[in-house]
Formats: sequence, structure tokens, C-alpha cells
Amino acid sequence: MTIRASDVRRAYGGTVALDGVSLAVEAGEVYGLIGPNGAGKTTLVRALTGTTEPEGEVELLGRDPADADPQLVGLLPQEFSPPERLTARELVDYYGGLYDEARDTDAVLADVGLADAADTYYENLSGGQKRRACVATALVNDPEVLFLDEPTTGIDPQGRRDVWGLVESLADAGATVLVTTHYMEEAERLCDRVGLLADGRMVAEGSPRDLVSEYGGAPRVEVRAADVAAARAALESAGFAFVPDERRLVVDDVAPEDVGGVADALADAGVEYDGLLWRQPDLEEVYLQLSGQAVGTGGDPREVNSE
Ligand SMILES: Nc1ncnc2c1ncn2[C@@H]1O[C@H](COP(=O)(O)OP(=O)(O)OP(=O)(O)O)[C@@H](O)[C@H]1O
Repeated sequence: MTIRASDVRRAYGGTVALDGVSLAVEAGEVYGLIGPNGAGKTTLVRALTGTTEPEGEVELLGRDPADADPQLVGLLPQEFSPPERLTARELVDYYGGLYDEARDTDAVLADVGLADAADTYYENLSGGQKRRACVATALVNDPEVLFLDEPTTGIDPQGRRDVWGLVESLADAGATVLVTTHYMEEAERLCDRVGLLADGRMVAEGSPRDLVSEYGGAPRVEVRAADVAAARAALESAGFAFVPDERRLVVDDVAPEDVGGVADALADAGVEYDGLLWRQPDLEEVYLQLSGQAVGTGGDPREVNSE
């Protein structure tokens, strides 16, 4: 097992950041940590990389993380402020110089989409370009295990896809990647398995597909109507139930063949609508249900669809 944590606990004064977390990540796996702000993701990354000392057992490449060979490990911390008065190329050169062996700087810059900005000072890069440069510093030693704490925050959609492609090719070549993210699409597309942390505990773990089928609930239809109250009343009187959501009108448990019934109920009541969007639940729904953040829900996923 490349990364292993068993009953890991870490408190800062009276704040419990990790409250008995266990996980195991195999070589070649891309593992995503998701969870609300303050859930403990960064603390777990720090525990796994030896930058904080937790209680419990932690292993990285079969050793105490503090003793792991730095040549084999890449880390992009969430808060990372490299020297500003270096160009992107100088920055990657600098970090490469910290290792016995480093990849070619220009190749790394090309990988993160910064070939054209190689001579730009870090301070003059855009926010997303800065984050790309930071990702580059974590790749320069061609690590076997890569920890990326919110790698794509601030990066534009194309850049985000570039980073996903990069992570995928590293994993295909055998690298193990642990990534934290607030982007559910990222977790769903990129990760073989996802762990959802909340309040320092692992609330759920599995492949995105399994988590969605276990916790995501039934397919649903989002109704876009100018008069939401009228649409809601029409559907309610036709016996439809709703997914709790203050911002949108979402009809719960609608099989594909039943979408016509939603349209008919609206038409019968004379309610005009701009759109009916049928969709399967995705990881975002799982996240909202399990982390207890769904607007108007109490946090118990089993209760959500019966409300
Ligand atoms: N150095 C520290 N000193 C005191 N408290 C800390 C420290 N680091 C983290 N904490 C606290 O531990 C808890 C977990 O924080 P952590 O940064 O691990 O969460 P996170 O899931 O990474 O959050 P985010 O999504 O906002 O990055 C929070 O309550 C945080 O305030």
C-alpha cells in the first residue's frame, strides 16, 4: 500500500481536525479527498506527508512519512507562496535543484501549459498561471507519490482539464496521487476513489459511481419556470415530490418515461416553463446530502428523499 492511515487523530488546542481517520491508497490509484471547509483535508495531507505529527498510524511508501525519500514524493500544499522575483523557468529550475534528479524544466513547464510564460516573473503571472507554476514545482522530481492540495483552484476550465490530463498520465505511468478538491466534477472525472471528510471523520468512501448509486438518490427533473410557486403548486397537486432545494425547483424520483407526466401536469395547470432538465444525480448531490449542507435537509441521506 503506498499511502496508509489508521485511526489518525489531530487536534489543534480544542479544535479536533482529524477524529480517527483511516484510509489506504494503492500504487497507481488517484484518490480524492472532498469535504467542506475545515473538514480536515489539509490536516490529513499534512499528516500523510510528515508535515504534522498526528496520533495513530501513518505510512508513506512503507515508512513513517517523515522518513520517506523526498525524491519519490511530490507535494503541492494548499498555501504555497514561492519566491516572486523568479521567472516560471527559474522557479522550476530552483525546485528541481533540490532533488538528486529532476525532469527537464521546459518539459515540466510545457506539461502545465506554461511554455509561453516561461520567462515571466512569478509575480506577473495570472492567478491561474501561478497555480500551474506551483503544480510544476510538485512534478519536477517525477514523484512516485503526488499530493495535490486543491491543485486547480483559480485555474480556468481548460487549464483544469490540462491538470487532469497530467494527473491521469502520471497515474497511468504508475504514480499514486492524492488530491483534495472542492470541485465535484474534478473528483468525479479524475478520481478512482473518493473519500468524503466531514468534521474530521471519513463519512463515505468509494468510487464516484458507487457513491452516487448508494447515496445520490433517484433521477430527477429540474423545472425552470418564471412562476416557480405556480409550477410547484401544479406539480404538488399532481402528486410529485421535490428534492429540498431553496434555489431551484427539482422534482424527485422521475424515471425517464415519467418526464412527460411532469410536462403534462404543468400544461394542465396552464403553467409556462422555460425548461425541464432530466438528470441522474451526481457526486455534488452526494456531497451535499452527506455533508449535511443541502439546503433544507437535516443531513441524514436516508431521510432526504422522503421529505
Ligand atoms: N495550524 C492550525 N492551528 C489551529 N487550527 C488549525 C490549524 N490547521 C487547521 N486547523 C483547524 O483544523 C480544522 C481542519 O482544518 P483543515 O485545514 O485541515 O480543513 P480543510 O478540510 O483542509 O479545509 P479547507 O477546505 O477550508 O481547506 C479547522 O477547524 C481548522 O481551523
